[in-house]
Amino acid sequence: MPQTVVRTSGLRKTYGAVDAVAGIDLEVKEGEVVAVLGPNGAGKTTTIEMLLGLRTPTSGVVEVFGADPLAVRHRVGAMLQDTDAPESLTVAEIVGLVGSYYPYRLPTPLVLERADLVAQARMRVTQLSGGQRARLSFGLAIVGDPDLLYLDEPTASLDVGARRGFWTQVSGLTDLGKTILFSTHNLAEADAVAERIVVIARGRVIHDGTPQQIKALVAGRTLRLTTDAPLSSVRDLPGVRNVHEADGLPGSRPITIQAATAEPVLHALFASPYEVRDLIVAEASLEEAFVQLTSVGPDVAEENRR
Ligand SMILES: Nc1ncnc2c1ncn2[C@@H]1O[C@H](COP(=O)(O)OP(=O)(O)OP(=O)(O)O)[C@@H](O)[C@H]1O
Repeated sequence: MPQTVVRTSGLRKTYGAVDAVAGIDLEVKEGEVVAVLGPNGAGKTTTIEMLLGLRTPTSGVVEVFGADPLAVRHRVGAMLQDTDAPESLTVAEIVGLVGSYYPYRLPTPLVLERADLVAQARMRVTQLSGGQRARLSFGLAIVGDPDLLYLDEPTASLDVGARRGFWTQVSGLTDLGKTILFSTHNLAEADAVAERIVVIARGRVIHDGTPQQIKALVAGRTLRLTTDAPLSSVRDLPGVRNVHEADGLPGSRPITIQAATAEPVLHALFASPYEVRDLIVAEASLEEAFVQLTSVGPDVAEENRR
C-alpha cells in the first residue's frame, strides 16, 4: 500500500470576509503526480502554502508524511511563484547555500544540470531572465532531494522549449518515486503530465479524478463552425448544452457548440436556412470540462464572501 504523503481534512483559511480555502479534504499517496486546477483566486496557492507550513490554517487538519508540515520540511521541496534569493550571490552559490540547509543534498553541478542553468552558474540573480529565475526556483526546490515536491504554476514564465525540458526533468523525479503536487492554468499540461487532477473553485474541491474522468463529465462532442444562425436558435437544437460565439462579430462568425452527440445538431443545422462552413467535430477537451465545472454565477461567488 503506498504511504499517504499529504492529508488535509476540513482545511480552511479565512482572510477577513474571504474564505480563501473553505474546507478542503485531500489525500495524496506516495508517487502520485497531482495537478491542482482552478480559476484565479480559487485558493490553490493558499492551500500549497498551508501544506508547506507557511500559513496557519484557520481550522482543519493538515498533515505531511503523517506529521506537522514544519516537522518534515527537510523532505519537501517547493517552487513558489515568488522566490527571493540573495542578489549578491551567483546561481551556483545560492544552490550551494540552500543545499547546506538540508541533511542530504544533491551536488550543485547536478542541480544546475537538472534546472538547465549550467551556462548561468556564475551569473547573479539580478542578471537572470524571468524563465531563468523560474528554473533557479526549481533548482532550489530539488537541491534537498525531496520526497515531495510542490510546484506552484511552475511553467508560467517558461517558453515552449524550456517547458518541455522542465517536464522531462520532473518525469525523471517521478520515475524515482517522488510525489509531485503542482498547480497550473495550462490545461494541456495538466492533461499530459498528471495522473490525477484536483479541481478547486471558491476554496473547495469540486472534482477529483483522472483527466479522462474529468473529460467524461462533459462527455459529448464539440462542434466548431462558422454560421450566421442566431445564438438562440442554435441553443434550441437537439442535444445542445452550450454555445459560445466570438464576441460582437456581425453576420457569419465562428461559434463553438457543446452537444451530447454531433449528428442531430448537424442534421438540424444543415436543414436550416443558415450558412454553415468550416466545420470541425471533436471530443470534449479538458478545457471544456474545466470551464463547465468552474463556471459560476455571481450570486454563488458572493456566498463565499460573508
Ligand atoms: N494575504 C492575503 N490577504 C487577503 N486575502 C488573500 C491573501 N492571500 C490570498 N488572498 C485571497 O484568497 C483567495 C485565494 O487566493 P489564492 O492566491 O490562494 O488563489 P489561487 O487559486 O492561487 O489564484 P491564482 O490562480 O490567481 O494564483 C483570493 O480571493 C485572494 O484574494
